[in-house]
Amino acid sequence: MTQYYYAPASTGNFSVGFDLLGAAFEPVNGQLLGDVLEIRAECAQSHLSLSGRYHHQLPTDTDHNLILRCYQLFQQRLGKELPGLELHLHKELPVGSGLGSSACSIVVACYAFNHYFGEPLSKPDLLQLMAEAEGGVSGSVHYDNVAPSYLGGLQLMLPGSSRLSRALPWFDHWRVVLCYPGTTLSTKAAREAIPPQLPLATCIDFAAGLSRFISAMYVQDEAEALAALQDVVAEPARALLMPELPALRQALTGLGVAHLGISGAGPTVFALCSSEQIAEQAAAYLAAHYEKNQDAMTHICRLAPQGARTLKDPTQCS
Ligand SMILES: Nc1ncnc2c1ncn2[C@@H]1O[C@H](COP(=O)(O)OP(=O)(O)OP(=O)(O)O)[C@@H](O)[C@H]1O
Ligand SMILES: N[C@@H](CCO)C(=O)O
Repeated sequence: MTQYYYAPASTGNFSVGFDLLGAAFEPVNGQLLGDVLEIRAECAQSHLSLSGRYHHQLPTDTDHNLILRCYQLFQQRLGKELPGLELHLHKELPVGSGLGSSACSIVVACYAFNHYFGEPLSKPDLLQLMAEAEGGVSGSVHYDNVAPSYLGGLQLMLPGSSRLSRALPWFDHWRVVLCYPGTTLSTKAAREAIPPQLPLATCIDFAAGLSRFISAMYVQDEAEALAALQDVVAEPARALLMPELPALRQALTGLGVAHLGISGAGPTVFALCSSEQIAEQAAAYLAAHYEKNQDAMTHICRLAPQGARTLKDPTQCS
């Protein structure tokens, strides 16, 4: 019987935690915003077919698709050969968008294989495998998309700890408008824009912003958390890749939006809003002024408390 698996979109960095903070999101209207993988049957040789709004952005040769790459990595990690699988991917996240598209496919694939074969890998081992697979795409291992997409919520990475990451408190009334303009930015190229070394003063500002944000989230001081949201690492370096940002920020601030940041490596932006009403205005503004072609999309989201999972109602996928 076909099994359906889902993993949500994610925003890496969240302005104050370059490579260390990431959040999973879901549209408030109940739509799915993430990739769905079907395991249809076992067969002699693994085979992948594609559908979904953004499948045209993927390599036509499915041997280069991350889903099949993850199946190889999963078998290598187990140290044994597994049966071939007939797989189908519903690609619902645009590639090179800043919504953690490659991470989403990696997470749904690794989660699905582990579930299908009776959970041979522990949660931390699976997360590590996901991060390594993501590192193969972006040029360096970072967990800020795979961890929230796998585990859900707002996740703080804990490098060096066996926990790998920890879910932080959130504000339930916060809404996040995600607007993807329909154009592409390669994560690898956006990472290369960031200088390999930063001045000490920037390092201190970065640590201060992240500490201020995390402590404010724990004590639920909303004004302090919002005031802390300033990107001193990625945004200054990536500003040239996203020249519209200052004008968008000015207009959205006028509408009452609390913060506008780059989602992951861009070009998607996220507008953090303290009410549904402001989020609706922000979504209308971004759809009118930042969407550039028919691939573009804008969603009003809340935090997705659950990450990767089996899907009970497959009629939800396109
Ligand atoms: N299933 C898949 N999903 C996404 N990308 C894939 C997949 N299979 C192969 N790829 C390739 O992986 C690369 C992903 O590039 P990149 O890391 O820039 O995008 P991304 O992960 O979608 O970006 P972001 O995290 O900013 O959304 C592309 O070259 C794409 O063709
Ligand atoms: N932290 C990563 C996320 C990529 O989606 C970056 O900004 O490069």
